[in-house]
Amino acid sequence: MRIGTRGSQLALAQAHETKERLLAAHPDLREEQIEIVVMSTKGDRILDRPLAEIGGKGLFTEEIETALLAGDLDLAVHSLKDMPTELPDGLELAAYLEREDERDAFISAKANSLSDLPAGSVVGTASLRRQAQTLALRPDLKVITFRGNVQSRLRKLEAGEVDATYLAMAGLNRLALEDERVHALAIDELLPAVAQGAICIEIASDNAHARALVAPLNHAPTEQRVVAERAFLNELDGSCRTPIAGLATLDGDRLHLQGRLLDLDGTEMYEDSLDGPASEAERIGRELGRKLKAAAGPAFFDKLKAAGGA
Ligand SMILES: NCc1[nH]cc(CCC(=O)O)c1CC(=O)O
Repeated sequence: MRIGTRGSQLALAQAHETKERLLAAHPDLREEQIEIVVMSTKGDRILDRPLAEIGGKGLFTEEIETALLAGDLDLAVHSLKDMPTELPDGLELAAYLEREDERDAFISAKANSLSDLPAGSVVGTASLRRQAQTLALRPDLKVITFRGNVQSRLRKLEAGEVDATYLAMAGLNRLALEDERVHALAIDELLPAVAQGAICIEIASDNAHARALVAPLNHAPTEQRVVAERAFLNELDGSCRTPIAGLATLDGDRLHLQGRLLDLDGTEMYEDSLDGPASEAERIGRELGRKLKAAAGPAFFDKLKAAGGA
C-alpha cells in the first residue's frame, strides 16, 4: 500500500495520521505494508509568485494524481482546501477524515487581534480570500503577498518582514505549534476557506482495494459539510482566483451554510446563508453559490477579471 503526499511538514503529518488510522482500522495490516511516498508538486517548487498568478488547477496535486492514475500510488492524502472542485477523470475522493479546527489564526507580536493592529501595519498573506476580507475590515492596513510553508512564514514574521500574518488553525494544531502570537479569529471576522481543516483521501476509481481500505476512515459529518462547501465553490469559481469563503455547520441533521464573495480589495462583499437537511448538502451548496452569483451580477465578475482575478 503506497500513500502519496507532498513533502511539507504539514503534508507529512497528515500522511502519517492517515497511516495510523489505517493501522487502527485494520488490525491485520502491518506497519511495513504501508509506505509513505513523498512527491514534489509545482506548487512546492514555485515559491516566488502568488498562487493565483501561477494559476492552473491542481497546483499541489497534478504530479500525485498522475501517479495514482498510473497505479504507482494507491492513496493520496491532501488538504481538501487545496483540491480543485472537479477532479480529473478516473479519480475520486474516497474518504474525508474528521475535520480539525476550521478557523484562521491571526499571528502577530504587535496586536492580539486584527482590530487592534495599528493603522498602516503590513499584513502578509498569499490567499486572496484572506487579503480581501482583511481589507474589507481594515482598509487602512497594507496587505502584501507572502508565500511559503507554515515554518517559513513564521520565520518571515520573526524577521519583521510583516507585522501580522494568518495561518489555518488546523495546520498549527497538526504540527503542534504553540505560539503566544497565535490568536484564533472569529468565524464572522474571517470566514474560512471552503474545506479548511479537512483532509481527504484520493484514489483511482478502478482501485477497489484502496476504496475498501479507506472506507472506515470516512467521517460522515465532515463529508456532509465539505460537500456543501465545495458545491458552493464549484458554482462560483473553480480557479482559486476569486476571493471566496464558505463554511457549513451541522445541528443534528440540519446543515447551515454561510458564504462570502468579495472583490480583490474588499470594497465589494456579498454574503448570504442557507439552511436545509444535511442529506441535501450538495443542493444547498449549489443554491447558495447561484444566489451569491446573482447578487454580485456579471459586472462584479467582469471587474474582477479586469483586476487580474477570476
Ligand atoms: N494553502 C496551503 C494550506 N493548505 C492547507 C493548509 C492548512 C491546513 C488545512 O486547512 O487543512 C494550508 C496552510 C494555511 O492555509 O495556513
